[in-house]
Amino acid sequence: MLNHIDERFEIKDLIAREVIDSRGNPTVEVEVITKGKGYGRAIVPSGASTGTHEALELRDKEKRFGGKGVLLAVENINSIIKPEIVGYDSRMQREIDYIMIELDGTPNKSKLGANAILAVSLAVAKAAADTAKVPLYKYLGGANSYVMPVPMMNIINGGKHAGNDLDIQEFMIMPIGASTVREAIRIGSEVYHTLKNTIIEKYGKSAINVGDEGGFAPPLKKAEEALDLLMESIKRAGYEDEIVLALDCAASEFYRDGYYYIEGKKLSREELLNYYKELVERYPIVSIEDPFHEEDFEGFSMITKELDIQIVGDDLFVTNVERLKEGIKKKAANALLLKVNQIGTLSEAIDAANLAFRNGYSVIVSHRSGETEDTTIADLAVALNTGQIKTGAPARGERVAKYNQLIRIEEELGLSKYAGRNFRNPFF
Ligand SMILES: C=C(OP(=O)(O)O)C(=O)O
Ligand SMILES: [Mg+2]
Repeated sequence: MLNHIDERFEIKDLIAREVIDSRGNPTVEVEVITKGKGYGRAIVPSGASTGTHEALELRDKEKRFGGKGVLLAVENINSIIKPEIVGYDSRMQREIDYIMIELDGTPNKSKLGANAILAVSLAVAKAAADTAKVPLYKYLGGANSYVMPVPMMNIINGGKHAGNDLDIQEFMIMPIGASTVREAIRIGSEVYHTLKNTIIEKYGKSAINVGDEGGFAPPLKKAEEALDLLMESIKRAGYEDEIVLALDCAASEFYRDGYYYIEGKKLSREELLNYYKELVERYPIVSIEDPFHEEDFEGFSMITKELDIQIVGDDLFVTNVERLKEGIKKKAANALLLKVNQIGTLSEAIDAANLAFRNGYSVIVSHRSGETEDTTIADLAVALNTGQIKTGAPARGERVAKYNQLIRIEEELGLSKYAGRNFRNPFF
């Protein structure tokens, strides 16, 4: 059937409002309603350790918006985006995304706000899926979306997400030995609980407070202490053969004027590389995200060549095809962290994923440290058959919402495939 003969998909109304995220900060929510009573709602997340090259979100913390950033984004949706979008066929995702890109007219979406544009982009996709009466992952990915991603569960928080002295931001477990995502989530939760008890035994009750992504934030100083805690808890829970580890260093946060300030030391790029090498030798670390700062393509190339593990570009690539192209040319990293709000539209985010896949890079769909109950990223990970998702600890409602959505999708799919040990290439 041709698009124009089915009016049910026509966008009838669009409602924008300010709501709050998991840090209690304001963010944008959009609802889209189609003529055929299809309904889509999306809420935009927000980062703390944001990359310089990310699309710009209108946030209240920005003084120049006079404490009105999110309300300005809402206003932009109502007065500028809505009049252009209402009446459009909600299945015209790319066209709608590009109308908004043109209406904005800046390279980083700073006029309308990436948060304004993304909220509409995601809500449109959801409304179209609902009108078609197919789940979002199937609407976006089609009948052959069937790979359930390995969760990267951030169960010890540091860096900008926690009130401790750990320089490395995320210490994650990946339950690759499970046979389903449901089992992986259960295993991860068991280790999380065991870790809680281990922390109480070693550091007392006051050490079990959690960071922004739900992981514990004990008063540690060195990565080795955090990794030892993880290893002990994994062993105590009985999952030594099922779990491997991943790090997000978010190194831009501890880089200044040519040096990395980590654990009380001032390290050159080469010295930091040696520091990582030693960690990888001592612990079952299979993935390191942002090991160097966001402009250091050369550092990323070096580590990708020298360590036979997954090297992930987050602040480096910011889900931007131009930055990713540069990385591909320079053989910098071998994986893309995909965050929809770094680029600001669903179409552009999917372009980045496809560019990565076509060049042998793996893709990890990711949450932000400021999240909400919105579960779009769970559907997106399955839609794209990425094989990996990063969405925090198996605790705190905004993280759990994504894990629970994965459990539902796996059940609904019937025959699915948990990426497991093939997380970097689930088709291998
Ligand atoms: C999820 C992350 O944190 P934030 O959302 O603060 O950028 C990250 O750095 O990967
Ligand atoms: Mg990161």
